Amino acid sequence: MWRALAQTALRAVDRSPAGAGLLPPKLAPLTLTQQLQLRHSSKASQPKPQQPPYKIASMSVEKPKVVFVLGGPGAGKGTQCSKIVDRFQFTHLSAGDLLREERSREGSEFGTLIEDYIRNGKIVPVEVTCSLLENAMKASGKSRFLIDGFPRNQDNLDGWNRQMAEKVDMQFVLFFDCGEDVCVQRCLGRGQSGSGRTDDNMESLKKRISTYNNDSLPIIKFFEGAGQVKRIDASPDADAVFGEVERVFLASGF
Ligand SMILES: Nc1ncnc2c1ncn2[C@@H]1O[C@H](COP(=O)(O)OP(=O)(O)OP(=O)(O)O)[C@@H](O)[C@H]1O
Ligand SMILES: Nc1ccn([C@@H]2O[C@H](COP(=O)(O)O)[C@@H](O)[C@H]2O)c(=O)n1
Repeated sequence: MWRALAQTALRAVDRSPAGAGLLPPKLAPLTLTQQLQLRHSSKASQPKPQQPPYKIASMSVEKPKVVFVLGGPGAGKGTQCSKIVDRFQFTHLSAGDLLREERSREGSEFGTLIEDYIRNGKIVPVEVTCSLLENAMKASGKSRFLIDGFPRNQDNLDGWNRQMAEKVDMQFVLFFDCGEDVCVQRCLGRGQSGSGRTDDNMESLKKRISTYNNDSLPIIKFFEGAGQVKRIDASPDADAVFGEVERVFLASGF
């Protein structure tokens, strides 16, 4: 299964235009295939991950700025990200949107796998998601990113640290804190208004919430312990929530 995933991964996700990259493509430390092979080969024979053969710190260009946006399903991450884009000129990259796009892309060999993960509220292996994110960052040519819905579990965080952490300047984690009942009502409301999402239903939501509690909250707590979390009460109406968001971004120099 993983071998098949590895063999198709390059074709599916290495589609960013040359030249727009965060790094020169020839210097990319490991291909996606190599990353997958490394992770899924036996521990004993697994070589140490290679370090990039260059020093980012010595480059004169500024690293792209990244804000991670986390919170429960339906907490309002996407809604607030649109407002932040308008007000602070960030580029919004939703991991969920990128996965849905890849799922629907004609010829994608990840379609069935991604659909299964999404419907069951599970987190897609990071090699796929992180490469979609990196490619979208490269393709945008921009330098301020809201990365929405990522990192969602330890695998996401580890993969990001391997592939991306050195290439960007992570600013903070914007955490939309919202009670479970409110989140459920928002997602069900979104489904009833025709979102077309295969996971805006009670059966998927139970699984998504369980994944959030078991896998995502520990990541938020980890960042909190590192003093990197800006917590926002996401239960008021969207404009009131944005008032708080705006305050955080202004205070952070944006
Ligand atoms: N503050 C708010 N008050 C009431 N409804 C809201 C608020 N914020 C968002 N909504 C509505 O709740 C639903 C979910 O919002 P949104 O898509 O922004 O959440 P999300 O956190 O990105 O969700 P997911 O993680 O499932 O993608 C949408 O229908 C949106 O219009
Ligand atoms: N890092 C991620 C983010 C999302 N997913 C999958 O997509 C589903 C929908 O995500 P939203 O952020 O749009 O709610 C989510 O439940 C996961 O199945 C993922 O695997 N990894």
